Amino acid sequence: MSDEEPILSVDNLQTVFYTDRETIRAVDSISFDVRLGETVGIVGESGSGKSVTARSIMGLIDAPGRIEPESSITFDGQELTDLSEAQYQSIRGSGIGMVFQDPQQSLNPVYTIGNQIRESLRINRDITGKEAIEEATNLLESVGIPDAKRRLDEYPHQFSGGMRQRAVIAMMLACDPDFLICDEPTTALDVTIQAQILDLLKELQEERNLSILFITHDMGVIADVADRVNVMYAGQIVEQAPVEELFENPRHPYTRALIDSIPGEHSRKEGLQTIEGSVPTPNEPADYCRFAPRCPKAFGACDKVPPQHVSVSDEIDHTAACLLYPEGEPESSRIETHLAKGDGTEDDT
Ligand SMILES: Nc1ncnc2c1ncn2[C@@H]1O[C@H](COP(=O)(O)OP(=O)(O)OP(=O)(O)O)[C@@H](O)[C@H]1O
Ligand code: NI
Repeated sequence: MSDEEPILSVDNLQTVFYTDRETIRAVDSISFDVRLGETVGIVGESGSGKSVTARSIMGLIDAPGRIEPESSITFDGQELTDLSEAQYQSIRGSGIGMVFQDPQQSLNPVYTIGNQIRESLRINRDITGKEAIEEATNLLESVGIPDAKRRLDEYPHQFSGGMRQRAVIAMMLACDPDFLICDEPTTALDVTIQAQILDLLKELQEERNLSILFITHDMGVIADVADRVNVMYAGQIVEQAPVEELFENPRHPYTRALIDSIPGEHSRKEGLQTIEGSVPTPNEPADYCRFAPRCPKAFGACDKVPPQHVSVSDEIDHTAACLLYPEGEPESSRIETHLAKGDGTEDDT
């Protein structure tokens, strides 16, 4: 496989929760790729569908949630959406590891850290006995836990928050994954510790040629870790671009608002900007722009025409789903473009 080929492809993913009261389109037709060895970010406010995306990839959507049949997720060439639970367990054991915001979710409080890492080594790599103790020690050392051998005998509560997250990462590495999904792994940690964990992930990525899907609501963290970024809003991806391009040349009004609300960016001049209002629950079909009610640039058509991804750069792979584009065209022709793409009748030129 070449470095340019995606290891993970998400295509038209739709994850819907059918609750008694409403139908929530938590992930509403999103598509993106992750290539070998790169870090792809998903960023957006609370409720935008980031975690549901991660859980869909991991096969962790339970009733009343469902991945709709038109959706496709391929990992290493294999379609994941039609795997059985047993097949999925082996993917989770060896192919894809996941690190959550709360390390407690991955650690069992009644077993020592060493026990848990050794158990993972036994199940996933058939390593036992003395060899397992050695490998567990190596793993703890490789995630920067000092005095690793002794700390294997400690329980999760004896670790600080940052050390606990390191231990979870060591446990993930015990499965020798190719792919890591990190869902807000540093959100609960203070800033210094957060930076250390991000550095650790970068180091491990280089050593192991890991591919990473990194989820956060924090644009500052995205700028630091991601190679390419998907900006998510109310279940949809609204902009996709390489990270430098996204910050130098944000095109979707939502991305601009997120960048303006980074602490420090504008705070000297005009005080911290925040986006007024919150993400709506996506409980009706998206036949309009879901950001329009909060958008400073919205015009009449935004309430009636669903925006499609259009290219916003001649040189760079950069798209935005917004009726302001293609830029420079009159409103009527832009609307035509979006309607045609939405129908699937456009000729793809
Ligand atoms: N089990 C569920 N049942 C019903 N709705 C759900 C369920 N899980 C998630 N949702 C809904 O799906 C939408 C997306 O939620 P999700 O947790 O993916 O957001 P997020 O972007 O990860 O937000 P945060 O930054 O707060 O973690 C929300 O409207 C949420 O209420
Ligand atoms: Ni989340």
